[in-house]
Amino acid sequence: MSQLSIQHLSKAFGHTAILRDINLEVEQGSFLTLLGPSGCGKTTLLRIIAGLEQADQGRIQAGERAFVDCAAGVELPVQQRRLGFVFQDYGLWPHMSVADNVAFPLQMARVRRHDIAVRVREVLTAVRLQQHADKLPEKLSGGQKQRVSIARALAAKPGLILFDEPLSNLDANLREELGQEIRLLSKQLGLTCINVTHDRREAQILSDQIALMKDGLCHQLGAPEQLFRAPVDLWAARFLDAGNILPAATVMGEPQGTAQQVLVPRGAFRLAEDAPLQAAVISSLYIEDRYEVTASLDGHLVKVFTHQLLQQGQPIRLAVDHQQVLSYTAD
Ligand SMILES: Nc1ncnc2c1ncn2[C@@H]1O[C@H](COP(=O)(O)OP(=O)(O)OP(=O)(O)O)[C@@H](O)[C@H]1O
Repeated sequence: MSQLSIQHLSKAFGHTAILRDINLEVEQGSFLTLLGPSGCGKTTLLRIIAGLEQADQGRIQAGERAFVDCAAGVELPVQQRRLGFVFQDYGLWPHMSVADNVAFPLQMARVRRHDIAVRVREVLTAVRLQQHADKLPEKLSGGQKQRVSIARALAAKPGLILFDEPLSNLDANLREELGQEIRLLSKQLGLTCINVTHDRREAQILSDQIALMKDGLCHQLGAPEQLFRAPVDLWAARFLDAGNILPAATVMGEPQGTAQQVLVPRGAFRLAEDAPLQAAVISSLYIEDRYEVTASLDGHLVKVFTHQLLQQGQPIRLAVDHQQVLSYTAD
């Protein structure tokens, strides 16, 4: 059963439609990311789920409870929605210790002192910060601060955790590490989570499902591999940076039916001496365990992975795994 069901949700600011008939289901224990460019409406949708903004039309059902039912005039107050929040800037109270930051919302909810102490220990252990309980936030690294913020969100056992770009303030290494940790924790504790980001890498690391949003619409919904392997159109392919977008004639020889453009994933190109496509190396970067080569193919820049070191200007021949190639009508 869905933990959260968003049905026919719409919102306008003045005469501008910001969300247009959004329908989404989030399963219990799963992680959904709303991914899209600036202005597509993702933050507005998150704020409506949180109860910080009102929808014009539609329903949001969380388990047995209606958060929002515009037709019936239902708008559950924020504090009754049992939500946890994790923001990109951590939102910690600087003058309070780590333990007090986590305890504060429980004190506000009038939880018994003994139960608060037990719960604070539990959640700080879950995020591996128990030995930092007495420190002030300023003594912690960015990753540790974000883990305090996650512990605080978990403390009141929320039904749903809302994230707003939780990894965006961290450097690249830490982003991967904390992202994996959030994912593991969400699975271990069976958390239902919704995240908002414009960063496709963050969406890939964290999500079971990604809702790719464009102009207030859910443009494509699916697991990360579904979206990145099969973007619904060229706009999605470009936004997701899913591979090389090239004229069909460049890759296939002749245009294929009505398709004028093709998406060739970087891994679908292979260097081979007898291959049909001739290109020239422009640059070569060693990333992770292979070279990421930028080459010029028929006047188009393409990116290719290889384990060989290639020199700038070196001619290469490329074979294409046609099974991985997707065709699109040019936009
Ligand atoms: N309170 C408001 N009043 C009027 N317009 C608003 C309001 N809040 C947001 N908007 C507009 O709604 C549109 C969508 O905003 P929203 O913040 O939801 O987009 P977003 O996809 O989250 O973008 P970003 O990543 O830049 O935050 C934008 O054009 C924004 O200017």
